[in-house]
Amino acid sequence: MPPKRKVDISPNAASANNYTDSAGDRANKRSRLSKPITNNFKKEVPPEQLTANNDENGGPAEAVKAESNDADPEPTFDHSRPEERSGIVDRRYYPAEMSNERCAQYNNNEIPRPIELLYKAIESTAAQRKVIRDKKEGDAVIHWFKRDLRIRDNTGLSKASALAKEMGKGVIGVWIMSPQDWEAHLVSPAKCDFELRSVKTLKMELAELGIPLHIEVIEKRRHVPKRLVEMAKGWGVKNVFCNIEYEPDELRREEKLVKLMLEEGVNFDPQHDDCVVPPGTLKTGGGKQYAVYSPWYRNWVSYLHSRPHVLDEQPMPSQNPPDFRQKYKELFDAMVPEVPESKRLTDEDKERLHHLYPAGEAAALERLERFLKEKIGKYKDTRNFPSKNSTARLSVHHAAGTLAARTSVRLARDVNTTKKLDGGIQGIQSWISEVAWRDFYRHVLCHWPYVCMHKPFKFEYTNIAWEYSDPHFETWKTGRTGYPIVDAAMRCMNNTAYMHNRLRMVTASFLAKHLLLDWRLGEQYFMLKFIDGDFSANNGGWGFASSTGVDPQPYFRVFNPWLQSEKFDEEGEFIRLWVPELKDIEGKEIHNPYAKSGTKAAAIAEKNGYPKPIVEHKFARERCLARYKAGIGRDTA
Ligand SMILES: Cc1cc2nc3c(=O)[nH]c(=O)nc-3n(C[C@H](O)[C@H](O)[C@H](O)COP(=O)(O)OP(=O)(O)OC[C@H]3O[C@@H](n4cnc5c(N)ncnc54)[C@H](O)[C@@H]3O)c2cc1C
Repeated sequence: MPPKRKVDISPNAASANNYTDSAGDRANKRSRLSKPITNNFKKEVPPEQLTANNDENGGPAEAVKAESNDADPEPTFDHSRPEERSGIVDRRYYPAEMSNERCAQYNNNEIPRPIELLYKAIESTAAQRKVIRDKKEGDAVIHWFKRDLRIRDNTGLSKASALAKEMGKGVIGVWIMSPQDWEAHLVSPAKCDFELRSVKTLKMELAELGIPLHIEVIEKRRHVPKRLVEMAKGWGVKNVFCNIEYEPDELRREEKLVKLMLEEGVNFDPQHDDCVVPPGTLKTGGGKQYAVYSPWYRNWVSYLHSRPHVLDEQPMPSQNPPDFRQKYKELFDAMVPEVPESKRLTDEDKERLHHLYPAGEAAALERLERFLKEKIGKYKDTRNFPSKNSTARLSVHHAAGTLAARTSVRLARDVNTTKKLDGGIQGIQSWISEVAWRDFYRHVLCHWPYVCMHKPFKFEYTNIAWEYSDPHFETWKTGRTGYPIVDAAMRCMNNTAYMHNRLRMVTASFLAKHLLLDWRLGEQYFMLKFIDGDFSANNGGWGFASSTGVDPQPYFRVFNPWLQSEKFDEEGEFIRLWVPELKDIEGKEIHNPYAKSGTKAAAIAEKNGYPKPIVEHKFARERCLARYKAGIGRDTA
């Protein structure tokens, strides 16, 4: 039977087949992006009013929700706020920075967290949704792919397929690209490109199972829920599955969808899948959320040892019924769209990144298997040395969901001599504990959602007087600080869209503590560059390095970039690779070529135009300690 009501794939529905911005849209977007930030906003409001209007859930501000027509409301802007002047808080998409009182209300459980609102929506509708599910009605079941671009070990897809099989029907996959979402979430061009390549392979692999992947471009993210409801109704679908994303915007969207779909008689069924252990599961002895990694990790391990089924592979989806291909022919024909203009890579970058990061789940599994065979044994001893190429380089796959963290942990456990997460081979234990950090930061995000709203976990650190010097920020971004290890790392990232973990810590610490720049500028820049950009991991890393986050290094510990360099790039191999101006310097002097004037190292560096350090280490350290101390001491309410 054909779909009950044909889904609109006309130009107005902005389908994948015809994705183009209108000339007007393009001009509009370009002018918005190219204007100096202070020109972007017209209406000014006093800071008190902005604070009072803060959207407690981090979703669009009230004005956005109140809009009845389709036009974007004029964003408000407060010039007196440095975080708005510098573009950290983009008022096109977000409300003003939240007040500390509001953060404290979250901490005191006085306002509901987005994840709690979703759970409430799921629980309060459970009985009605079960009735719909048990009726086993509808022409198909939808699985909405988001950050889970794979077929294997995919909870939502697996459940959608099982239900479809019971019904004697098939699964329709849906993938939505929202250019506005990519802008608001600072998704890098490298990551956009990787996702689209992964969608291409996903589409082909699904087609082998007779499952179509409907692809649609929806410019404005607030239109997504309504459009999904239309799709379900159009295809005569009564059950829609997806896996949960844990950022506030996404949790609120899913909460809305549970209710919206139910109004139309559809069961929307979001699943835990992205974390190995679902957020909120692990509590301290006092029933609280952990804010320190080590005890959390011990609990994570014992939880999984006592419930080994949590790590089991989710069943593969079944083959769709034979008549599905004919019935939904137009869905099989959907094209993968082009990347929006603002997120496009140059041909040269594309070629390089395609070579470095083959996309799709087959590539992810191959890489994981090779890592488990060849490298994991030595991981504990080698993981901190950037030039050893000893880590898994799987973060890109974990971030896009071409590989489930659960799969990584299970397969690593299975090659351990103990067949457990602890004991046995040290490299394996150590690697599993790194993958667990990913879960930890997601658990933190769910419990303290304001970390996703431009606030530090330690919100009492808000009053540190950060710098906003453009020239300093520019030298950091382009790798011209005069600190070779920092510059090598930044240039590596600019070229490969990836940076080794040790260097992420060193460069982040340098920005926040040596340059005293607002750490959120760096957080933003990393997201705009990384192919593995992941909000919670990135935010967690920046919180650690700037000492404003959960389980951070204490603020008075300031990495000495030269010592870090000597320890983790002893021979200077990594520096030589990325800072060619210094490649002829022999021995340890490469770490700090201007340490003494008149040396051969200084002469080489100078001759090749390598800059002198932009800040002096001792001065920077003392300034940092004084500034943090003063900021923490200030009234923070
Ligand atoms: C300032 C800063 C920013 C960061 N930004 C990101 C980011 O945007 N995206 C991202 O995936 N990771 C981020 N990390 C964490 C970490 O640096 C990368 O996950 C890691 O370098 C990826 O390389 P790999 O796959 O070879 O890791 P491996 O060492 O092989 O680790 C295995 C997996 O564990 C996970 N993982 C490892 N370390 C961490 C960690 N500290 N936090 C969370 N997950 C971890 C990753 O999924 C990784 O693929 C950041 C760290 C810092 C200090």
